[in-house]
Amino acid sequence: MKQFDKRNLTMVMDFYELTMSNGYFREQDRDTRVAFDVFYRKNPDGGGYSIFAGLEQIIEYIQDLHFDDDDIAYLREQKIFEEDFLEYLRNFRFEGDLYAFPEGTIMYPNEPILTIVAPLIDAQLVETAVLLQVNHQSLVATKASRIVRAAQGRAVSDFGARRAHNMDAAVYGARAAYIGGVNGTATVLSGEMFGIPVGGTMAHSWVMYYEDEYTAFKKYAETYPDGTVLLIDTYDVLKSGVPNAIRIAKEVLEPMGKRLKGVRIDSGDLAYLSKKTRKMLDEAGLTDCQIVASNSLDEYTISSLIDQGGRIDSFGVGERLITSKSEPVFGAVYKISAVKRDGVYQPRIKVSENVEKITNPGLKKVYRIYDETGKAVADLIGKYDEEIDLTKPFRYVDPVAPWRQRTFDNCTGKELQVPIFKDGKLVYKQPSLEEIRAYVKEQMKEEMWPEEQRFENPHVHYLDMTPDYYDMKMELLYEVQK
Ligand SMILES: Nc1ncnc2c1ncn2[C@@H]1O[C@H](COP(=O)(O)OP(=O)(O)OP(=O)(O)O)[C@@H](O)[C@H]1O
Ligand SMILES: O=P(O)(O)OC[C@H]1O[C@H](OP(=O)(O)OP(=O)(O)O)[C@H](O)[C@@H]1O
Ligand SMILES: O=C(O)c1cccnc1
Repeated sequence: MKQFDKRNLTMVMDFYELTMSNGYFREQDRDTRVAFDVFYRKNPDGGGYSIFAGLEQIIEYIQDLHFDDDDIAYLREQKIFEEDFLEYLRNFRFEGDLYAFPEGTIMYPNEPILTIVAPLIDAQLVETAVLLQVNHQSLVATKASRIVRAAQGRAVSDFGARRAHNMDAAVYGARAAYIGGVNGTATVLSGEMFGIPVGGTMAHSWVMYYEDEYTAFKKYAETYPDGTVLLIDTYDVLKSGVPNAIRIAKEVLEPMGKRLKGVRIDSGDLAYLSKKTRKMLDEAGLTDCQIVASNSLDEYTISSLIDQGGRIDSFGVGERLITSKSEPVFGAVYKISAVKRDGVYQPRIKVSENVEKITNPGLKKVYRIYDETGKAVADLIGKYDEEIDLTKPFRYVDPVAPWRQRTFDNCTGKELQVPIFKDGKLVYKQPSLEEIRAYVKEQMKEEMWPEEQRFENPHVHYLDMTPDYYDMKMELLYEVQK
C-alpha cells in the first residue's frame, strides 16, 4: 500500500476535542451516549444541490484511529492532561455507530447527511476529521458536477494538482472531481490509488525546449503517434501552431498510417481561436482532430465559450476546480442532537435568531420522497422510531409554511442514511469509485428535476417534516426559551 494513505492521521483534530474529552473523562461522563449530526446550510455557487463525498476516507480514518507513543508523548508535553486520561487515549478505539448517506448521494441543506451515535468521547474526537473530509470532497465533487454540466457532454479533465492547496487536496480532490463527473485526471497518484483514468497533453516547456515549434511537435508525434495532442499556443495559434500541427499530421503521422488526435489551446480568446482552428483543420481534412481548451476555466467560462459557438471538444480544468475558487468553503458542521439519559435519548437544540441556523434536534431518520415517475419531490425528516406509511396519503409539514395542509400522494420513500459502523465495527460494504460515480450520474438523470440543476435561481428542494417531528421540535424550542 502507498505510504501516502498509510499515515497515522489520528491527531488531525482540533485541540479542543482533546480538552473537552479530558473534561468528560474527569466527570466520569465518557460512557454517556450522544448523537451528533453533520449537515450544511447552503449549496456552493448558489446551486440547487450538492454531492456527498469523502465517506471512504472517513471510514479509513475511523478504522485506523489510534494514538501512538509519539502522540501520547506530545500530549503529555502539553502539561494539562493527567496520566489516567493519556492511558485511556493510549487504548482508545472508536466504539460508536455511524450512519451516513452512501457516497455520491445528492444532498440538500439542513438535512443530516451523517450521524454518529456513540459514547461521548468517541463522538467528540472524530469531529474535525469527519468535517474536513466531507467539506473538502463534497465541495470539489459539487464543483466538478457543475463544470461537467456546463460542458454539455464534452469531456472534462482535472488539471488541478499544481494549483491545489497541497498534496491531499490534489490527490483526494481528483477523486472527488471524478465522483462529480470529470472523465479523468492528470494527477498520476490519483490514477494509481483510485483507478481514475489518467492522461494529458504536453507543457509549453516541451515546445520551448526545441529550437522551433515544428521540431517540438515532430519529436512528440514520433514518440506518441497514437495519441498526439499538440499544444499550439506557444508562439501564435493561427499563424504558427495550427499550420505546424497540420504539417505534422500530413508529413509525420499520415505516412505512419496515423491521425492527429488533437490540439490544445491554452491562452487568448478561446472561442475565436477554436473556431478559426476548427476551420483550418477541417480544410486540411483533419475533421477528426479534437480541440482541447484550457486556461482558468470553470462552469461560467465554459458556458460562455459554448454560447459563443466555440468549437471545443474537451476542457482541461485546473485551479478553479481543485480549489472551487468561486466558493472555496463547503461549510458542513457537526452538531450535537441528543444525549442519552436514563435509557432515553433527550433531544438537544441550538437556538438562533436566524431560523435557518436552528438545528434539527433528536434522533431522526431522513427519507427521500419520490413521485410515480421516480422523481425526488422532497426530503422528509421524521423521528427515528416513527412509522412512515406512504401507501396512503401522508400528511407532512413544510417548516417554511407549517400552517398549510399538505400530503404526499402516490409517493414512495427511501431512507437515506445507511449503517456504516455498529459498535465500532464496519458493517458497510463500500462501493467502488466507478459505482459511486455511476450513482451520481443516475440520480442526476433519473431522480433530480432539471429545475434543481439550473445555474441561476434553481428550484429549492423541499425539506419537510413529519407532524410528530415538527411538534417535537416546536415543543423543544418553546421549552428552551422558557
Ligand atoms: N471567448 C472567451 N469568452 C470568455 N472567456 C474567455 C474567452 N476566451 C478566454 N477566456 C477566459 O479569459 C481568461 C483569460 O485570462 P488571461 O488573461 O490570464 O489569459 P491569457 O490572455 O491567455 O494570458 P496567459 O497567456 O497569461 O494565460 C481565462 O479565464 C480564459 O478561460
Ligand atoms: O488554468 P488551469 O485551469 O489551472 O489549468 C491548468 C493550467 O496548468 C498549465 O499551465 P502552466 O502555466 O502551469 O504550465 P504550462 O507551461 O504547461 O502551460 C496548463 O497549461 C493550464 O493552463
Ligand atoms: O496534460 C495537460 O495538458 C496538463 C496537465 C496539467 C496541467 N496542465 C495541463
